Amino acid sequence: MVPVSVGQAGNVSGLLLSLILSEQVQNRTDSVDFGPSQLWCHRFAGLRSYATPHSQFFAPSEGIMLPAGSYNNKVAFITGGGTGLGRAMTGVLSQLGAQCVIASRKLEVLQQTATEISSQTGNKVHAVQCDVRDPQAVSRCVDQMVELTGLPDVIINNAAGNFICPSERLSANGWKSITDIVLNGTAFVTLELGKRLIQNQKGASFLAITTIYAESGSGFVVPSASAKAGVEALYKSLAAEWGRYGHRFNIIQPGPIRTKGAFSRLDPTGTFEKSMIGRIPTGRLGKPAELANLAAYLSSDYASWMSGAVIRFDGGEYVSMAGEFNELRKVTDDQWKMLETMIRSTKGS
Ligand SMILES: CC/C=C\C/C=C\C/C=C\C/C=C\C=C\C(=O)SCCNC(=O)CCNC(=O)[C@H](O)C(C)(C)COP(=O)(O)OP(=O)(O)OC[C@H]1O[C@@H](n2cnc3c(N)ncnc32)[C@H](O)[C@@H]1OP(=O)(O)O
Ligand SMILES: NC(=O)C1=CN([C@@H]2O[C@H](COP(=O)(O)OP(=O)(O)OC[C@H]3O[C@@H](n4cnc5c(N)ncnc54)[C@H](OP(=O)(O)O)[C@@H]3O)[C@@H](O)[C@H]2O)C=CC1
Repeated sequence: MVPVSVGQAGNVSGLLLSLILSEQVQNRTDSVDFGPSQLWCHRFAGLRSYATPHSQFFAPSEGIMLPAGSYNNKVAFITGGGTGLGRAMTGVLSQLGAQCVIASRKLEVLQQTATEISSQTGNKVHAVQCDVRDPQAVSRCVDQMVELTGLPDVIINNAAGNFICPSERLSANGWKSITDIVLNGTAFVTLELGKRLIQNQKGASFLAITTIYAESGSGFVVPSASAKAGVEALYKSLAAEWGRYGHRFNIIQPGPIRTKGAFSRLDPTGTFEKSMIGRIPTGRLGKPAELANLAAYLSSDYASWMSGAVIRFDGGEYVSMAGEFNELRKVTDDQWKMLETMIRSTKGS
């Protein structure tokens, strides 16, 4: 046993203290540098990469995972399918043979996405304008879809709204705007389609895209956290209730995946991206194509025994933030030697 002197112990404490303090300084949110370099970084986000060296072990496979034709003769309805992750999911389902209907507020955006995907896959993508906050608009949208394609086999509730905001700055309308899109919008779409599918004795797969903080809650995105938690309760409840009608309900909780919609509202200066990647064990952001492959599997017949599942898809970020001792990743080998010596030299309590 190597005896440890008071001097060594002080040295270790000093090292750990400076480590923790430097982390606090890097991560502090009460005083953040939004200086020109940060803004420059954000404007050129496409050129920047904070991926860590160990992310090489977790290189993304962005090819389509399911066999060709897995969605032949299927109809998929995707809310928010014109942009970001919705667009990626539409692209994969369309490539696999589905006829897709994408719906959101901005018809021009939807039409452009529909044209681009259809011309790449050879399968029809229909664009239907719909504000999911309005139950009448949802009903009209479903009427239009029935005319175009018939009722869908796959429903993906992906549309969302979000912005970071201290809750003491949040207006009632700000709260309503997010919870109406996320929770009420998902409920209106699910109830409208669910009822019509039941009337027509048609089975279907419902998928909701939530977020890892639906489970933990999160400050500064409180309406989104509350609404996404509601969506999860809705889907788990209906998984139990509507299995008898041939309906499956599953949930994906993505971690950070770069999209303009999310990053421009949640990290508008690019200040937080580096520390966020630093806490992801796989050392990088997710890719839209990875999420789209998972969604395609969960919505397919290969997953016909899967219902009520909540799949966290975050490169390990959630557990990394949750574990009390996980910051010890930053302790060096030399520091561990000293710590171990100190611990082993302690006798009794
Ligand atoms: C530490 C974190 C580090 C990095 C994060 C980076 C990456 C992400 C990682 C994880 C992401 C996890 C979850 C992501 C969830 C998502 O949902 S991301 C998708 C985001 N996409 C969108 O939001 C697209 C759609 N959004 C919109 O259309 C608008 O943003 C909208 C405000 C939601 C709705 O638009 P609408 O036109 O209907 O509404 P407005 O009339 O403009 O506003 C309504 C009321 O809200 C108030 N408001 C609007 N913006 C803000 C703001 N920024 N702060 C405070 N209040 C705001 C507005 O003033 C209105 O209220 P009123 O003035 O009282 O009338
Ligand atoms: N990217 C990420 O890191 C993460 C994303 N998510 C979730 O993934 C999903 C997709 O987000 P992402 O692709 O990043 O962001 P986007 O902003 O690109 O997607 C949101 C979509 O929702 C649509 N939408 C917003 N309001 C309405 C409305 N009232 N009616 C109909 N459609 C509406 C938007 O279209 P339009 O403006 O035309 O209405 C847009 O296409 C969301 O559910 C989000 O919460 C979860 C965790 C992480």
